[in-house]
Amino acid sequence: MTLLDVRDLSVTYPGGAAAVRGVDLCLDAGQKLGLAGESGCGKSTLALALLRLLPAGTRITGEVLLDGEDVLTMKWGRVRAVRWAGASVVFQGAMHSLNAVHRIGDQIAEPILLHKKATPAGAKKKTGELLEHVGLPAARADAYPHELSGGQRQRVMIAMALACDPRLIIADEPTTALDVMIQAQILRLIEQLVADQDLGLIMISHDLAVLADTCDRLAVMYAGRVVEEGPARQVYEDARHPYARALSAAFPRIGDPSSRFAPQGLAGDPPDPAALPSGCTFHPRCPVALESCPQEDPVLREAGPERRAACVLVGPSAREPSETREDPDTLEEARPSTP
Ligand SMILES: Nc1ncnc2c1ncn2[C@@H]1O[C@H](COP(=O)(O)OP(=O)(O)OP(=O)(O)O)[C@@H](O)[C@H]1O
Repeated sequence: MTLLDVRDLSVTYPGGAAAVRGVDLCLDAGQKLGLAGESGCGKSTLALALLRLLPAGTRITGEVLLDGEDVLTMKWGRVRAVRWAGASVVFQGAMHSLNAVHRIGDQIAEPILLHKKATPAGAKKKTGELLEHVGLPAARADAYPHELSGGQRQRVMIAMALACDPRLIIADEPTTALDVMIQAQILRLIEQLVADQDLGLIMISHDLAVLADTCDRLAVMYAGRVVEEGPARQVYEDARHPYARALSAAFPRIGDPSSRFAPQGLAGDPPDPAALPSGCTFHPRCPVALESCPQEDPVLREAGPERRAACVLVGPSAREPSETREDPDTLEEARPSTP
């Protein structure tokens, strides 16, 4: 059953240009969607827009149907309830998100008291259960954030996100600040919770390899748009859009040690939303751009079963790559990620 249906979502910051442009996404209960792309391509803006967590004056258009109810048009009172009980967010950097002067148990209990109308005893019991659920002893409720490790704090953030039994979890780079071992533990925890409770998950990362390992589906964003979407493994291992291909090549293949020594990186940076290139916004960096790409802005089109990509070289009516512009300078050799 469809849990989240995002239609033609666009977001413009006050005084700025569109950071998200016409995004369509669908997510079923129990499904995990990874959102990938370089810094600045609009991943966080998209995630925050789903719960209207953007600065005042930000223009959001389109539809965000959560269990069939449009978050963008509902009254603020309802939005506040939906933020905990409908969908909740796990941000990166737990130290900054937790309040340093309050015990973590009180911080987890707060939304339970407020939104679940629980009694203090009921909230305390639920807090203990949540802590145990994320692998911490219930007694840690008395600790202050500085008394916990980075991994433990991220577990607390996850417990908080689960406090009001949401249907959807949005995790924005949930493991970025953690070392590799703890990162793996937190990812497994999120996966397990999603499976146990049949939740929907949107996980944001710039790391395609992590997303391919954790998620069912993958959406790759560039300049505020989704440029490729499909089953996670297929997108990671056999991307159709040149940008998704370059992004995927920048990360070592899981189980293929040879790939980690010669990843290809993309030269240049994603464009500023206020100064987007004409036509396909990726064309200035694209190694296989056609002469016509500066004039054509391709929409997402079918690129195989359950797959979509926004490139004129992809799909049933794909152009011949014969007129491809040879421009080896758009690709550069990237540094090996790990020895
Ligand atoms: N509060 C804001 N006001 C104005 N512009 C913003 C604001 N937040 C983000 N932007 C702009 O919106 C665009 C998308 O940013 P966003 O943070 O969504 O990208 P991202 O893909 O999540 O990047 P990162 O991985 O670095 O978080 C960028 O050009 C950014 O400068």
